Amino acid sequence: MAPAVSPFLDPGASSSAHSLGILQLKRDHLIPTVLSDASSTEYAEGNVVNTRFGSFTHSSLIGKPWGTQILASVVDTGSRGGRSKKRKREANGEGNAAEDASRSEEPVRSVVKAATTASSGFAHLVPPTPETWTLCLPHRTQVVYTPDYSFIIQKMRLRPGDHIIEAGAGSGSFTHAVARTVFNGYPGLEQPEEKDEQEVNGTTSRKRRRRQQRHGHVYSFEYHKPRAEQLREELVSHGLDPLVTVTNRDVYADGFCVDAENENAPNADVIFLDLPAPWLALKHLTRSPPPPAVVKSIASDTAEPPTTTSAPRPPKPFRSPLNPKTTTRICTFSPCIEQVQKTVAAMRSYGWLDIEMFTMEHKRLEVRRERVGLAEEGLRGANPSPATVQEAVQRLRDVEDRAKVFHGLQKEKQEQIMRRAEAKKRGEQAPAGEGEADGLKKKTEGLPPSKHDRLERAKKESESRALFREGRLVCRTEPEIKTHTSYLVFAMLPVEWTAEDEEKARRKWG
Ligand SMILES: C[S@@+](CC[C@H](N)C(=O)[O-])C[C@H]1O[C@@H](n2cnc3c(N)ncnc32)[C@H](O)[C@@H]1O
Repeated sequence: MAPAVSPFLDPGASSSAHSLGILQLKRDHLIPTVLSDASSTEYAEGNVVNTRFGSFTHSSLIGKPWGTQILASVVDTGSRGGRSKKRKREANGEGNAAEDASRSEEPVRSVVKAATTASSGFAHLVPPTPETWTLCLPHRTQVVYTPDYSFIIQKMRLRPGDHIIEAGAGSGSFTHAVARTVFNGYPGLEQPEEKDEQEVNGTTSRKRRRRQQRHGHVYSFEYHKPRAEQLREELVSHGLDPLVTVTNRDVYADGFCVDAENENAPNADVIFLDLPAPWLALKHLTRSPPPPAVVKSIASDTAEPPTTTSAPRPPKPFRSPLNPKTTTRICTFSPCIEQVQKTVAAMRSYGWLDIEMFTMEHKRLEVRRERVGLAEEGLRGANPSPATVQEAVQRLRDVEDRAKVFHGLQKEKQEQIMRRAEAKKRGEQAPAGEGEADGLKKKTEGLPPSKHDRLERAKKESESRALFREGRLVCRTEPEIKTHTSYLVFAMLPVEWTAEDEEKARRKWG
């Protein structure tokens, strides 16, 4: 059942049972999990997320403010191994009656055992957002990453209340991001906010007026049936299904109206095409039926066969999926420049204007404090090499001074051993030497501290230092980032200038 408000839109202050939470192990390593306080047949401690940084029981994750550092728990994962082997045998048809009987006798745990905190291992519990979801979603295809979709959404001026067409939906990374952007209330539950809007279509009145805004909606199209079904399931479990209509459709052949009769048009303000041949879909994104000769010439330019295997269908009556009252903004996402050339040529033929292309060369800037110097020895996140020539020379002198004393002591010790051996040979009593510990203490007095002493001192001193604001502020670019680099083509299709508009203008301007 869908939650009242999707955690992607309003995660609240803390995590709750039956809702999605994301366990962040490292910056780019996140694990999504639907939290459940129910008992589990696998572990006495209830449901558990096992990671390379330890096991985390769901009970330790529920009811925690987002961002909390969660310590790993001690969980007996031994019994799980036995069970999974048993399941494997069962799956292979190797189970037997005795095993089945013993399984049925296994106690059903009704009480969840309290887990104890492990001695090491932690993770952070973060709320589900399109950004965190993009980093941990089950990959069914290449996905659009955050640096790309943040630019696309901004450039297409996507706003709450807009209707957007997206094809193909793939793994749903872009879908989640745009569902959040267009959200202005759930259809049927609440009215969208009214907004002030200038009447631009009317030629006489230029007054501002209050207009009832419609609910924002995402129309997602995906050719691959299992992908479309999986996305539908994900959207239901994330509470986003009222905002997104997923249609399993070959958009090259069948276009973008959402029901079979071509009746229900999305009335889209914005289009995003992440398809292998976006130019083949453009014929369906016009305001009036395109001339057949133009459609034919664009299709005949396609050297590679489109992804579709659908048999040709009889033509349906034309119905535009675009909002007739607003300028339509489009973005196509293509990995290579040849696809861009074909897309731009087709856009020109169908009347798209303001066509421009961008290439994404995103790099994340890493800003941090760099602490360098011998005083940092043994401390985390610092460079303990000498910061100046003086520090380096002083350290060399200290090492030499200590080495001299050490070698002197070694020599003395050897001489003492030889003296004792000679005295023994002569049958005399061995000469009484200075106590070894006393000798060492006397000789190392006034010497520079040993490594052990230095580390101890640095650790103690660090307690009274404000390390977070010490050191030089440095800014570096990351050498690599996980983004699907692409060419983005943007364009606009103005509203149609009708005979009625012409007449109005003629009347007004003569
Ligand atoms: C690169 S993936 C899209 C990834 C998606 N934008 C995301 O962020 O997760 C391209 C998708 O387009 C779909 N596709 C290809 N040809 C199509 C067509 N003719 N109609 C609809 N979808 C199509 C593919 O099945 C594939 O899932």
